[in-house]
Amino acid sequence: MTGKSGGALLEIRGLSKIYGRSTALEPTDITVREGSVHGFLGKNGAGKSTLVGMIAGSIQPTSGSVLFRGEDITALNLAQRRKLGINLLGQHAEVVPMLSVAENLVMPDYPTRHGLLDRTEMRSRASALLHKYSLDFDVDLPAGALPVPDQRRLSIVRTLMDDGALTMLDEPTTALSQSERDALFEWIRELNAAGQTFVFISHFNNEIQNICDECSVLRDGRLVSRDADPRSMTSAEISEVVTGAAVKEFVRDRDREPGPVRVEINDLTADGVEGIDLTVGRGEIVGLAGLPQSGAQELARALAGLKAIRSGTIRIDGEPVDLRRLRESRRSGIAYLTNDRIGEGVVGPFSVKESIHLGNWPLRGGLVDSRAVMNTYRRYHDRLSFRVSGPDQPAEELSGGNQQKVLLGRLLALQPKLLILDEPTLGVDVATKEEVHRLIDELTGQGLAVILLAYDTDEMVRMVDRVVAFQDGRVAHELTGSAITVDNILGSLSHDSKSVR
Ligand SMILES: Nc1ncnc2c1ncn2[C@@H]1O[C@H](COP(=O)(O)OP(=O)(O)OP(=O)(O)O)[C@@H](O)[C@H]1O
Repeated sequence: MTGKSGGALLEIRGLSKIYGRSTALEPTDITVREGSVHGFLGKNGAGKSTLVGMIAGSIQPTSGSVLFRGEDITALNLAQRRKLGINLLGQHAEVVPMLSVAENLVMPDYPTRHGLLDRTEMRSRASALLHKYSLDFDVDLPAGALPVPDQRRLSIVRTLMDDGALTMLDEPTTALSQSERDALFEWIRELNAAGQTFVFISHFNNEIQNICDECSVLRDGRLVSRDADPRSMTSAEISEVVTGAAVKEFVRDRDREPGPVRVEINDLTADGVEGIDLTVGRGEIVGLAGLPQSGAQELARALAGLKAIRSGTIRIDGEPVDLRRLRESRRSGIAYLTNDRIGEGVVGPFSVKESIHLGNWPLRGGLVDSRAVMNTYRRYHDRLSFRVSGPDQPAEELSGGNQQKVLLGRLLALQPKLLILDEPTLGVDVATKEEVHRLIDELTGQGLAVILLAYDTDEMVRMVDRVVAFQDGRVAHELTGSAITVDNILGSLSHDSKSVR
């Protein structure tokens, strides 16, 4: 059992959600105790986001009730529940794009002087808040102008500063560097010590063990474990309760001869990188490591055609790549998995099977070959264990982790020569993460060259053959063989750094 013993703050009784013919959550009872940090665990599509949405009031339950401090609040809407101090940080950035960073942080309590907005006070309050979280944004910038991961960071600050009675965080650490995770946990602990209760969702067992006193586990919409103490469990035991089976960690065999050069980048200069020389062999996985703006992500995005290239050359299998056509990934042989699946990933109203083939329709006699479409769908459905109601379900209805799997399937269906993966397992559950790693490893056996960016240094260590560390837009170090360790990667970035990206 747990170390804290507060009474019930939140009780959910028989709460369920059915969408059409699919059940997102079966009738469920959970109690969250006052002063606890309560984890909701489960594989992709298990029903975690649905559950917190129903507690926050953004999703209407099919049946059941929500009690807060003993009062039935099921009939209250989102705004009314917010007034009671129930806050939810969802999986997407939630900022008002047209308002400045400072306005996003202080609204609706704008400071005034003689009845007018006191901009100086507003800026200084916003700066103090950002400083607390070690963030260095221009407070006058419209929030929508920030890169998406930064908008997400801003949303976290915004949610935590609200000082609610119950704060629910749905995968808050995706896209955060290690030092930012540490800062976030520190802040949660401080607020928790001051009496705030938290619900915390994450696919990282170490985070659950680090921050949660107790946890409830959902599997395919059903509660399978309640009030478990994650600190008295090993990571493998947590994975087993979450997935219903033992999860075998995949570690790539690095004792292999590097294949002949597949990708050759010479003297490449683009926005944020200068004079880059880099090769990737057939079947090789090269990890790019670096702090934000170090050049690691900038290079990945330049190769994907998302940043202007000023000079240099790229050759694939000896053939020069047309740098003006980099975005047309099929032609260049380069495929890029974005770390912003909502903004750039085009997970729209298309069905799951259509989403996998977007921009890459298999044709037969000039028409879309529907049998080939179904075959590809089946292949990735089985391999990446999509939790979907069927091939025709709109991709936007899928849970976050399942959307990520569909995007990955789309890239693999392109059969690229170079695959650039920016956080390939973002929001993906423990079991599928291993499966994604196995799949990528298998494809490298067929000659695929891979560039990997990962905030999770463990993922980097387990998957790459070589690490290229960036500083100030240039390649600073390389690590190979047994030198590829978490400590060496972190140490190779900068003297005081604890983060990979
Ligand atoms: N609007 C919707 N229409 C139909 N089905 C939906 C809708 N929203 C969610 N679902 C389904 O409900 C189930 C639970 O989804 P939910 O987002 O709660 O999962 P999750 O546990 O948060 O997953 P993840 O870890 O991937 O974020 C999924 O099968 C999902 O496809």
